[in-house]
Parts: sequence; C-alpha cells; structure tokens
Amino acid sequence: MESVTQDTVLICCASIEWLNSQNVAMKKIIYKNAKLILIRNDIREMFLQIEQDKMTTTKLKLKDINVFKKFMAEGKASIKFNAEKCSVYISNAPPGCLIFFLKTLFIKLTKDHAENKTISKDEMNKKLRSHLLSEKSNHFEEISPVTNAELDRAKKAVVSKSTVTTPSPPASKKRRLIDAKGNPKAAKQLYAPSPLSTKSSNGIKPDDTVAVMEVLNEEQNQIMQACLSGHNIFFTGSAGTGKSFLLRKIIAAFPPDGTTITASTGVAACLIGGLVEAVAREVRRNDKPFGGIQLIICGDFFQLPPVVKIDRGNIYEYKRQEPMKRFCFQSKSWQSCISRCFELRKVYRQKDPKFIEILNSIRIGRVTPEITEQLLATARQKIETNGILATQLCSHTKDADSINQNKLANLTSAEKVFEATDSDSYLTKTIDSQLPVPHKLVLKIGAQVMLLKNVNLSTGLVNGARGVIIKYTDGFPVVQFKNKQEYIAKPEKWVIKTPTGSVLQRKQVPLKLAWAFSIHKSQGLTLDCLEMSLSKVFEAGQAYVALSRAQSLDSVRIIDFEAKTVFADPQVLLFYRNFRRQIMEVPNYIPLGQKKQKNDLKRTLSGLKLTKSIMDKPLVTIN
Ligand SMILES: Nc1ncnc2c1ncn2[C@@H]1O[C@H](COP(=O)(O)OP(=O)(O)OP(=O)(O)O)[C@@H](O)[C@H]1O
Repeated sequence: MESVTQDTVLICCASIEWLNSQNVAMKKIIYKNAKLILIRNDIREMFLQIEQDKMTTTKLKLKDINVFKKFMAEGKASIKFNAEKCSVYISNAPPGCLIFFLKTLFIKLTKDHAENKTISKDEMNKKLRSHLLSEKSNHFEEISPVTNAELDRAKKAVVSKSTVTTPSPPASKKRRLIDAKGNPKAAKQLYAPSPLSTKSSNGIKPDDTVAVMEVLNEEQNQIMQACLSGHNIFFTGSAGTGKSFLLRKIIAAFPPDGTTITASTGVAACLIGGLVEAVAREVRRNDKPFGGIQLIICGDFFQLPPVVKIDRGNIYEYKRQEPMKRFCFQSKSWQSCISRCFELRKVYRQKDPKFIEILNSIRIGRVTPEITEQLLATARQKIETNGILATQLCSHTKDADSINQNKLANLTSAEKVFEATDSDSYLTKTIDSQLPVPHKLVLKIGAQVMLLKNVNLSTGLVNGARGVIIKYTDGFPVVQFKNKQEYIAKPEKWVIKTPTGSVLQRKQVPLKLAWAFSIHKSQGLTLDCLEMSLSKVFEAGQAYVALSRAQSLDSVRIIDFEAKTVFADPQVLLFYRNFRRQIMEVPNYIPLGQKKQKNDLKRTLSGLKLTKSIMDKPLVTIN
C-alpha cells in the first residue's frame, strides 16, 4: 500500500453508507484502497473527497458532521454527515496518519467556523450567488497546510469547549482527564506533530508545547523514511537513544492490517530467522527473504539477552548448540534478510556527558577503577524527596515481589483493589504477559507507585514518574509525584495485537507498585529515583540495563558494586565490531548523525587500520 505523509491525504479502507429517512441503509460503497483528500471549492467550503485508482470519486461537504475517533489508535474512525444522511467508515489507516488527518480536519473547521461568524448572512448570500452565476466550472483544490495561527485558534477552541462545527464529539461525551485541582488535561493528542517528519509536516513552528519534545530527530527520521520506502531494516543504539520511541512512531505510520509486532531480539526472532523464513517464502511463492514481507527489527543486543528455557523437552532445546544461539543476528537468514542497518547515536535519557561515558563503558563490559569509585560514591547520597522513596532494582524477580508485598502489608491504611476490564477475560494471562499494568492492583494510602502512561509531558506526568498515593477522589487514587504534581488516576486503555492479528484491550488505573522492580522488568523504562545493589547481577548486560534506567548519577544510589559482575556477551561484542566495520565499508550500513566521508567509505578496516573516529567509539573494543 502507498504511504503518504501529508496530513491532508489519507490512504486507508473506506466504506460509505447512505441511510433513508427511516435510518435504514440504502446504499453502500466499499473502497479497499481509498485515498481520502481534504479539499475546498471556490467559495472555500471544505469537502472530503474519496477516490480509488483516481476513478471513483465521491465528494461530501464537511458541514454538520460528527467524528467518532475512539478507535483511532487502531486505525479506525468514522465521520457522520448529518445533512447527507451518510457515514464514512475508515479502517486500516496508519494510526499516526489518521490522527493527523483528523487533527487537520478539526483545525481547519475550527478556523472556518470562527471566520464564518464574522461574515454577515448577506455577504455570504452574495458570495454564493456570484459563485452560482459564474461560468467557471466548479473548481476544487487541496487544502493548505495548517498554520501557527490556525493551530492557536484551535487550541483556544478546545479550551473554551466550542464544538458547534468542529468534528469532535459533543463536549459532554469527551473523555477529559483532570488533575486533582480540576484542571483539564492538555489536549496533547490533537496537537502532537506528525510522526512522519522532523518538524511538523504542517509547517507548524515548534513552540513550547508538549508536542515539540516528541518530534523525530534527523537520525530517527532517516530510519522512518527507510521504513516507509519498504526496506528491511535493523536499527540499534544504546539505552535511551529513542529506539522504542521511534518504533512506536513507525508502527503508527503503517496500516494495522498488514503490520505484526513480535519479539525483536528473543528466541522467537531466532526461530523466525530459520524455519519461518523458509515457510514464508514457500507460502507466498516469493523467493525474496521472508517471501517479501517487510521486516523492521530494533534492539540493543548489549542489554539483557532473551531468557532461554533449557529444560528437556523444551522446543528450544532440540537445536541447542555450543555456544548457544540466542540472538537473531546469529540466524542463517540475518544477512540476506536485512538490507539496511542504522545506529542511533543521540542519547536522550541522560544529559550529563560524564554519565553517558560511564554507561557506554559499562555497556561493553569495561569498568575502570575511576568508574568503580564514581559509582560507589553514590551509596551515600540522599535521593528521596517529597515522600517519594527510591525504587529498588533487584537482580531477582522474587526479591522485588517480596519487597513490594511486605511494604504494602506494613502500611496500616485500608486496602483498595482495582480490577482491570479486559476485552477477553479468558486471555487475562496473555494480556498480563504483554502489558506492564497488572490485572489486579492493590493499593493503600502511602503506597509507592509508578505511572504507566504519559499523561502530560510538560508537567512531568510521564511513563515511569514516581509518586505516592495520598487519598482517593470519587473512588480513584490520587497520586502525588516527586515534583509535587497531583493527579487523579482514572482507568486508561491499553491495546495490544496478538501475532494472529486479533486485538486485545485492557482498561486499568495506570499505576503499579514501585518500592521495587526486577532489573528484567525495568527494561525499557526511564526511572526517577533509583536504588540498586549490583553485586549479585548474573547476566550479561544486567548492570548496564539497571544503571541506564537512571537519568543522572544524582538520582541513583548504588549500594554495592563489583566490577567483575559487569560483562558483555562476547558474541554481541563481535557482532557490534563487525557491524561497525560494515557501517564504514558498505553504504547500506548507515552511520547516523555524521556526514559520510568519501575516504572513510573507501578505506577498508582490514588489518585493523581503524580510523580515529572509529577508535574513539567504545563499541569496537573487545576485552
Ligand atoms: N526525538 C526525540 N525527542 C525528544 N525526546 C526523545 C526523542 N527520542 C526519544 N526521546 C525520549 O528519550 C527517552 C528514551 O527513549 P526510549 O525509551 O525510546 O529509548 P530506548 O532507546 O528505547 O531506551 P532503552 O534501550 O533503554 O529501552 C524517552 O523519554 C523518549 O521520549
């Protein structure tokens, strides 16, 4: 399917249904590969044009409409045209594109509504009359990009709840998250910039809103463009370089029906690399790798390796070899399947270059006496503020679970249980294994918790923010965060797609007990205030994962540390050494964030004639 990045065009499936006066469906047209375009006529009325193969075209006037966008994240929405008595049902749209398409629609209609208010009825009639009498044929053009002024006006319209001609559902029906002081949650979704561009594709100049922080950087944008042009991609990068952030944007840029999300570095990926790759070619009768299915693989192999069960009779056991193959880059088809590799270089989670240097060194298993000294010096620092205790990161899950249970039991306040609503109650365990949010959440006043959703980036209410339960309001827990912000935690929705393509959903209060986590469970998180004991870590990359959750050395307390427990998997070190070499030798391996230098590309690195720029990078060193 063609990928389009403008916010005024949407590629999706669309069906249009017309009703008669008794609200019975009279006619239905289905467009499997529809192109929806926002257009205007000569008198600036807005229309939705629906076409397929530039042949069949339907134009519907965007006036007196209702937009239903509850399932936008699944690539679905519908627009009801009240005057025409018809509805357009959109499905299989890339969710990111759908959000921006509807956002543009909303902003433009808000602007038109404001302008129409200032034009008298007489003026309007005059305009209409001259249009009808004009001999020119009816002329349509695509609407212009959203401007700053339009954006500002639309924001004000949201705040003042003006909804007369806006495409949003009625204000009373809108889900409004409020903070404990009764302030509405920022309407961030409507104003987040396009996930497909480094700056908003609308030409909206970044301002100081929440959205600006979420724009793809140049490195990330290069990867996005490579994905959109259909290449098989592998992208990597150290902790905090935005791999998960980018992956979410990539997922949002593809139509949901043809997109499956699976484990990236795990055993599943290994198996896929061998057996399923061949099956895919056979089934699809296509000799290209994976039968032509586009692969986008992302991960940092220096972080925790996949957990491999090696019991007798286990399906992973039968092909076990020494050394054990547990990374997807070890599979036979890796070289043939992946056509482009990228490495993200800009670290976002940490700002302090010294801390980043320490982390880079630990990542490859290298610990100097200075690093040990710096880490051990944190044992004495006080990191607790405003009643928020440090989260303890444990090397073993059972230690973390027992800390949380004991601490909760020690609180004297009454217990309150929050049960999730799952779309399929028989699949609760499957949902549990895929989501961070528990099915059953037991809280008490005084419980230390962590937020599991981005609620408001500008006020620091983000995934991973640490807080404490201070009271209940309307039955919902009120959390006070480290920065003293208060927030009423109402149920939020999580949607996951299983490998078979079915969609599962959970609604739950977005909190989790946070006195302690296992290091394995902390993967992927950014944490506020951390305490860890690193003398018992047992796995390659485990110390690196634990330490790299922190944003700075000031927010972490390392109780004990032994250099010998820090190590990297030799196979991973080898992979990255070759990866770096290939980056310099083969144009398909793209070093991001630096200009390609002709000489560098020509220069071969055999005989270890490494260029200075490579020598400076810790990844090429094997201890
Ligand atoms: N382009 C960007 N602009 C602003 N913030 C960004 C950008 N990219 C990523 N971030 C932020 O950086 C932080 C780390 O991102 P993310 O968790 O995606 O990193 P990661 O590479 O997946 O880390 P890890 O490997 O440790 O899981 C997040 O808070 C994310 O919002």
